[in-house]
Amino acid sequence: MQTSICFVDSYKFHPSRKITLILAPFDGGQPKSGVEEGPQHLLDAGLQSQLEELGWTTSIDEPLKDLDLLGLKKDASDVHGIVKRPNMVSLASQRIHDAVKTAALKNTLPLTIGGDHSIAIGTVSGFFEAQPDACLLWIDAHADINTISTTESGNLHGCPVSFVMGLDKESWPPHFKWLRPNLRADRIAYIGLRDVDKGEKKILKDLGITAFSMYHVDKYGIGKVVEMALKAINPENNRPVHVSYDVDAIDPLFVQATGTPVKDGLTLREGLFIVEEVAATGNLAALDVVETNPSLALNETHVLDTVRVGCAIARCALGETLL
Ligand SMILES: NC(=[NH2+])NCCC[C@H](N)C(=O)O
Ligand SMILES: [Mn+2]
Ligand SMILES: [Mn+2]
Repeated sequence: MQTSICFVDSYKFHPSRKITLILAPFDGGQPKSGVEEGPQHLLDAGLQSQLEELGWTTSIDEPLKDLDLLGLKKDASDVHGIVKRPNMVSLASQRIHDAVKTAALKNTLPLTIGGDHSIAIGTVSGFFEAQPDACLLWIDAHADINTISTTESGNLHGCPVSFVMGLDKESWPPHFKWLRPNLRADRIAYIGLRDVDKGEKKILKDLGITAFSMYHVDKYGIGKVVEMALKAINPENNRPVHVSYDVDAIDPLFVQATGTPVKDGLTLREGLFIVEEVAATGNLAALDVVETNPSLALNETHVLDTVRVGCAIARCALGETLL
């Protein structure tokens, strides 16, 4: 059978097709090293030229370049109660915040490559400062909405959503004074959830946040789920959409090299379909691809598989659609 590539030709918020590729080689939000190598692996796999082939002009920003991440990681005093590395996470996310905001204000689409998901404290707050009307689609096995009071692990990659929403602000480590929460509960929807902590479930319920777990994907099918998710956060189809994509949303069968894999996830096609569908609305305006950790793979094939999935998520979001 003949296959051809068709291009989604209208990105409403980015008609001139410019991307700022923001590299966030950061591992301070969780305990497993290696996730900071994610961005380099995606670049080595040809991400930048793949995006250019889709008609995007790309430039690279490295906002963490001047940070002594290794030094910060060694600082044993960087704790706040049970919370690990608040200083390191705050410093990095503030720089990422600035980079994403600047990229968006220059009318380029910020594509941030992680790194662990704590960097979304910066990507979401930065993007929403530039685009206050935006909405957020969080693709993940986890809700990442633990607060300083509910987190059991103390890992900040499990907390970014609570920070950008300003939950439990009274308990924040002082380092986050710079952060102005700007995400409302009716502007976020989740897809792919299957490992949500007890405290997180209560928050989702109390705030009435739109959340589709794997149960809903099985029940309604991925097409209907994406439709319902977008309808909830973008009813008039006129808001810029930020997609924050944790690769562990996809089943470990396809994505092995990630820090907190959870079985029974999205198939690869379901995972790619989500971003294809957002691309088709023309509203995609910011994207994060996070939590690829090449050093957790059992073999080289697993590394390549995971890195390829990361690149495919970006390509599908940015207009590659297989017919
Ligand atoms: N971005 C992630 N992979 N997050 C995993 C979070 C796991 C757990 N809920 C925690 O708070 O520690
Ligand atoms: Mn996750
Ligand atoms: Mn996550």
